[in-house]
Amino acid sequence: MDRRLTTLISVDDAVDLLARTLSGAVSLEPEEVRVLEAVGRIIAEPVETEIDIPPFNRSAVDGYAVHADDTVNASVYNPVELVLKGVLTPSDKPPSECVEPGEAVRVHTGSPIPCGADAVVMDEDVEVKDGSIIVYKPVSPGQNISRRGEDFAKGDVIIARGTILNPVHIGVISSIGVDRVKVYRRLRIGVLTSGNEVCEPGIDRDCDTLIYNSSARLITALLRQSRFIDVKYYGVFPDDPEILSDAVVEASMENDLVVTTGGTGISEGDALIDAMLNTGKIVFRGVKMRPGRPTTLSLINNKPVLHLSGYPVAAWTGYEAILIPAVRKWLGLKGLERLVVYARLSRRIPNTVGYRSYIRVILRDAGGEYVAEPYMLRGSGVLSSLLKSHGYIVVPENVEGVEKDSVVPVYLLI
Ligand SMILES: Nc1nc2c(c(=O)[nH]1)N[C@H]1C(S)=C(S)[C@@H](COP(=O)(O)OP(=O)(O)OC[C@H]3O[C@@H](n4cnc5c(N)ncnc54)[C@H](O)[C@@H]3O)O[C@H]1N2
Ligand code: MOO
Repeated sequence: MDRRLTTLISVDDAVDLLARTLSGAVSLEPEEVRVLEAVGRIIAEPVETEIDIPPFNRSAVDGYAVHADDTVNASVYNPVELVLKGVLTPSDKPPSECVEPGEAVRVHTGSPIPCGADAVVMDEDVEVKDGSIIVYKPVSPGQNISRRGEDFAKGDVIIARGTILNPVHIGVISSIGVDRVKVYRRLRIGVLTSGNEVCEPGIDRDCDTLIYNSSARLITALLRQSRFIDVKYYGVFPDDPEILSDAVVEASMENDLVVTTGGTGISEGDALIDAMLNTGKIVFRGVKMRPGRPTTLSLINNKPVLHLSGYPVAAWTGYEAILIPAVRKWLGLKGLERLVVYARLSRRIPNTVGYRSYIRVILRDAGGEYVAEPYMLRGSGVLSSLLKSHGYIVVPENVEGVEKDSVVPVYLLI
């Protein structure tokens, strides 16, 4: 293997190889955490409920539990009188004595429904009169009752393994009375960039090149959005194979995966690949995608090192098209999918057959449909193209282009 880009592989193969490399190199042991600390983490085993939710038939409103049959003809002109037989609050157990026809029991929102009753008349449709109620409106069987187990039934798997827990999951797990869950330990990713000309904002005071590190910081920030990842940021290193080898070795010892940006090109200044050729092993060199063609995977100390382009948009594409799909595949993740909308293309997008292209688009609402305006067909270094676009489309490798007016899926970035 040399540093030239002569053996490019498909995006799917790159995702597969990274997923397999991660699976061979990294073991994410489960750990137990409190549910409130688990948001954003990956659940390591399915969560099953041992109780029905709601745990009993309960009133959905403040009112009176009755036999629905008794109220069939109730109206303002033909009120129905029922005998009031006591009160049940949400903390009461349902009494053994059942409600008989002609009777009603006062219930609050959340109170258990006593046996015999099959509906609840709301307060608003009732008048109370010495020991009885006057009902002005009929209720049908089941009305205003939340049935036992209608939310979750005992034995249901309510959360599948691999789910990235969002706040709703936290609520759902809490609703079944569980406070400790097994989640995978955080994935540790180290990020660094190479480039003699690249300055670190805030650290390199005299940056005469005016090339500030955006790529590695963009990738760091993207990864930090995921709470199941611990990101360690190492900053900028010069294009020196020895210094770079040392930096990547150190990062690989402290992390499960190292992500680098820059130095993936083929010139003699691109020292990172030389460093990997000297110290590690190249798994793949180059991917048939645009942007991000020189994306490379190597192994150092048996740890995967993903090399993304120095151009920020190409680095972003490597994250979006390879890194995240590979992590999802490896861990069987549920979550992190982009929302898709369909839009009509405002103009033709050309493509080189064999390459999968990721094209940023601006969406316009054209009254009942979206129109997607491709934004910058080229321009891996133009970060404003990511700033301004609402999403991207993926042009498959087997086509020479996508015609104007085609309706295409747009993966939303907002
Ligand atoms: N003859 C060829 N030249 C190039 C090819 C090719 O196939 N043949 N591939 C092109 C492609 S595609 C890409 S992408 C780039 C890959 O370049 P590198 O990954 O080596 O990136 P650098 O050369 O280090 O930098 C490219 C560009 O981005 C600036 N840069 C670098 N790091 C950062 C950073 N952390 N933050 C912001 N900007 C950064 C750097 O100054 C350069 O301007 O190669 C093409 N060439
Ligand atoms: O494909 Mo490069 O990645 O031009 O930007």
